[in-house]
Amino acid sequence: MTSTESLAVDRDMRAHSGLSGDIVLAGAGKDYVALDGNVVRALRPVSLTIDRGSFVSLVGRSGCGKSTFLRLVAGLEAVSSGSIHIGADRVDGPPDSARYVFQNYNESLLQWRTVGDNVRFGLRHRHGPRRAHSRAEENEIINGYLAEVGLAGQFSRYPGELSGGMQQRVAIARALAASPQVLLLDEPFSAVDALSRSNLQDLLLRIWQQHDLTVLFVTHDIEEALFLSQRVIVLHEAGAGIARDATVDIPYPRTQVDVREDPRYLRLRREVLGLVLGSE
Ligand SMILES: Nc1ncnc2c1ncn2[C@@H]1O[C@H](COP(=O)(O)OP(=O)(O)OP(=O)(O)O)[C@@H](O)[C@H]1O
Repeated sequence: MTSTESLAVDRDMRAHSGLSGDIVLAGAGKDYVALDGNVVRALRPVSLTIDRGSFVSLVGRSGCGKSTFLRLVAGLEAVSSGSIHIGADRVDGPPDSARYVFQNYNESLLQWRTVGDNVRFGLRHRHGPRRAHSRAEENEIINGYLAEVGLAGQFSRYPGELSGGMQQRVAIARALAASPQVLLLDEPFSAVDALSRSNLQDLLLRIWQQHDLTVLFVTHDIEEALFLSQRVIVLHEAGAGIARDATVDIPYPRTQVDVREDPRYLRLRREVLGLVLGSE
């Protein structure tokens, strides 16, 4: 076998063994036992692959299981059936390769720590107990992440002194500092005003591409999902699984104005909106 053939075989084996970094859900489902003892089906078992480096959104009515889906991938909840792998690793707790950005930045940021120290938290997570950098080096790296999310010069402020959009930028910088392969975001921009929201969407697209991330994004907002994603997964109501798995075939870079006038966007918007409203 020539070295080119060996490389091709190796690539093929990696692709099929999940080593490529894809997220693979195999019959992954979740039932909760409610306080009254009744079983709540939060997510019917689903099987799908999310390609390494792709941007995928989950949409659907309230209670359809979007957050549950994300929390299962994040290892924050255990599956009731099936399995989830990120690359070769089975998810059975929060994996080092994934970071989670919550809707409630108030709760997820350490309010008593400065912006810089919040990001330091992510950086130290990356290196574990062994400190890889001096404090001065850490500060330099942290300032780099802050500049990247548009927060240059904000190192010494406290989260409570910042707007909601700025706090969510801190949460994103902290996630990036942990050098993840996968970024999981649950309604991250729903609590910020419309203009900050579009700026954050543009920022997220830049970060996704520059850091070669796989992004899994939960939102109520179909337009936001279509603007950002390569693929939009629509969930049926009441945890009944996947209603539609749509490819958003619009090239990047995308701009807010152009995408919203694109016939492919308008067609999908109509279809997805119909599906979500129709499940009433
Ligand atoms: N810890 C829990 N115990 C019992 N039931 C739960 C628990 N967490 C979620 N559920 C139920 O599972 C179902 C799916 O919830 P989930 O939060 O995943 O939906 P969602 O689509 O993210 O909703 P929303 O858009 O309102 O956030 C709901 O019926 C919810 O009440």
